[in-house]
Amino acid sequence: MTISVWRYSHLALAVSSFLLLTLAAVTGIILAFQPVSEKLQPYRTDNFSGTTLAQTLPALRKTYPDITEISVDANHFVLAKGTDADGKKLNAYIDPISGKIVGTPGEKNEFFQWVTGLHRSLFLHEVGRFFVGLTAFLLLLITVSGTALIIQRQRGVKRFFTKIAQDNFAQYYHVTLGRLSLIPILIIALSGTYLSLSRFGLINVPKQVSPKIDFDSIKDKPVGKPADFAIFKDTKLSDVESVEFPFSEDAEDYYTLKLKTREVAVNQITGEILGETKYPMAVLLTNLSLDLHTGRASGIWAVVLAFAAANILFFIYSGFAITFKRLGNRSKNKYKAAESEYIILVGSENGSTFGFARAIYQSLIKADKRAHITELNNYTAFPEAKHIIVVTATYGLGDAPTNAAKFASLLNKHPQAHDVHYSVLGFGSHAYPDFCAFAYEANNLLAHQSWATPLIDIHTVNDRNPDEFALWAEAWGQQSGIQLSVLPQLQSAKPSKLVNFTVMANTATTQTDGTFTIQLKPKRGQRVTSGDLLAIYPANDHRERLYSIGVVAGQIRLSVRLQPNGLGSGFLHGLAVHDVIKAKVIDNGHFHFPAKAPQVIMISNGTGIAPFLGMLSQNDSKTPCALYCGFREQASYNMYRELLEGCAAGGKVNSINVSYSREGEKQYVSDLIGRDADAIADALKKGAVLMLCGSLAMQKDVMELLETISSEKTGKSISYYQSHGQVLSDCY
Ligand SMILES: Cc1cc2nc3c(=O)[nH]c(=O)nc-3n(C[C@H](O)[C@H](O)[C@H](O)COP(=O)(O)O)c2cc1C
Repeated sequence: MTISVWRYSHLALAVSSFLLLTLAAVTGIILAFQPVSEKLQPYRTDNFSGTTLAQTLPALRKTYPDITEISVDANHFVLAKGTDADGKKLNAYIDPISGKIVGTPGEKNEFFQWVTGLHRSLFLHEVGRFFVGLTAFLLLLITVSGTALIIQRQRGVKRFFTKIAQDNFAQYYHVTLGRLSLIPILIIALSGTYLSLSRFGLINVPKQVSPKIDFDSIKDKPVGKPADFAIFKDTKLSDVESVEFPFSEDAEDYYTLKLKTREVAVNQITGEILGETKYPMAVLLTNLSLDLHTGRASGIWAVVLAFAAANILFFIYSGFAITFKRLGNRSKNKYKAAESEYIILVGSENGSTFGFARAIYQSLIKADKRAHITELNNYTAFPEAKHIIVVTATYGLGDAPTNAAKFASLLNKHPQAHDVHYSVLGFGSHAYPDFCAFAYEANNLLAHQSWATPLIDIHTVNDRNPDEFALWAEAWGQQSGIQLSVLPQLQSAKPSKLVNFTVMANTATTQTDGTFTIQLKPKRGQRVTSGDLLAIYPANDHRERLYSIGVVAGQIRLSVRLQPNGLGSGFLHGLAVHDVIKAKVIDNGHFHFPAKAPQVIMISNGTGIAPFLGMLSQNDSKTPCALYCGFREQASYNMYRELLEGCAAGGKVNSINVSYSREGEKQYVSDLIGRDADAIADALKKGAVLMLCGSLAMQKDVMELLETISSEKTGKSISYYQSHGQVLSDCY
């Protein structure tokens, strides 16, 4: 919620000021070159930095007896005024020690003067100055709201400068450059605001008053040498704004030193300080603001200001690009929600998820389906709905995007009046610890609705990977019978990168539940890990069928249930030893054996045991593993018994728990989980990883049970463990 308050403020401020801000930034960049170009003039002498008034004033007075004043500008050029030795007017840049003339002040550059006028007042006098001041203040607010957004995005002040997760170009650089130029922009905004406030008298800047001199007590003894006066020795030229020389040699005439912080009157004969006034804070702040806002005091700072002003222009561009992308992704619908059979509900903060969801929507419309796409926050009762597809990103600390924040409460408020299939597709990034947490939460919430039946298991897409998206589309299409052409280039193309696999064994038995195992030898060099998927193309067209892989003794082992008229299972069933098939291995990284888990609990039913057979047989590091597997009857388990008992003997699996649903006690795997609830909750608390593979029905049962176990015994929802990678699932 707070993210949207900051975001809307940031946007509203930017929209209301972007025209003036553009003008101020462009003129600001140009003006930053003024101090740089001035500093390039050869009027600054090498000996400036260490020079004190004791070194310069007596020397100058000797060279120019009628000198009246020297002033030091922001470029450290020393300008002398008065009359020279020949009685001519003196108005020149000089070397402060030798008095040598190094240049004469020229006319101010007209172009810079014109740009300065535009920058300060838009040539509109006081009205213009007011708007420019207001723009500086708005920039200050934009900077503050932008900082709050970065803090939220980075999850805390401490992580402010940690790595930024890669996003689209505009977004990534909006944040990256925002962090980089935050301080200079803050300084520009603050100093600009301050200068405007003082200009309009809203900050009281008192007139500078010269020190009061008691002329009656002015002494003319002891006579000292100006080069030995303490005040001259202690004052560096770089601290001086100007020095007025005494008008005559009388003791009543004195030096007036206008320094950066005070004004001092000095007796020209004794060197005594006759009077002193400190400048008020408001004057010092005005000078500091001028130094900081114009860059006049330092060429390097002037370049930093130019960089910051250029960044402001980039922020205006990238900010609008982000906003248009967000707005542009809101879809128009052909059918109303109330008349649609397919409801696509989207959770998206920055719009990219909308792009994917719209591809699904358009695909359904093309297939002549009545489909409707809207935000998750618009969830309500959908009288005609047959399918609800939730497509959502995750934000914040595993939270819902803003347009999905109300989904949980709306879901309870508006139960559907009839059965509806649902499926959830999560978009997220492994750069965040709570990967796709909100999608998991949405999936669990839906699973608890009596009217909701899962069509396929939840899928996640990391960093908008199109292949992972296509995988979901394929799975959804298979179950719904509607071919989704979400990625035409992927779908229409003939399957590519297929390689040969040789059939080494096929048990194509007459098991009563129709399951059989098939072993395939991959070509040398083929990378494959238990938990990956084997994609086969039985009809040599786009139709793809996926099977979970277990790697046992270097061979791929698939467990398959023969389906009546099953395209894939029928094809595999008919294979003979030595046959060669073309297929490809799809990396399914989210379902690999966890490398670092203190314990792994594997839960499967039926052919879902396939990846676990491989994982256990490869568990050479002997990570503690418990297997819970369910079958219809003992005969099905017997196919794996030898292998599993070998694993147990080798210490690769610590417990094997088998349930049979049609024999003996007629148990499901969830009954075994319920029996061991305490041990499972304990393991979760200690960081164990639960892996589920098998049917969606089993998954629904087990997840419901795990939710109860987890919230009652660990005090955390199961979605917490899901989003922390402690519950991995690959169900179909
Ligand atoms: C500030 C921020 C926080 C995010 N937090 C998470 C997170 O906790 N978990 C996750 O899986 N992805 C997270 N993401 C990644 C987004 O969910 C992902 O980039 C998604 O594709 C963005 O979709 P959208 O453009 O529709 O908003 C985050 C992204 C951002 C910018």
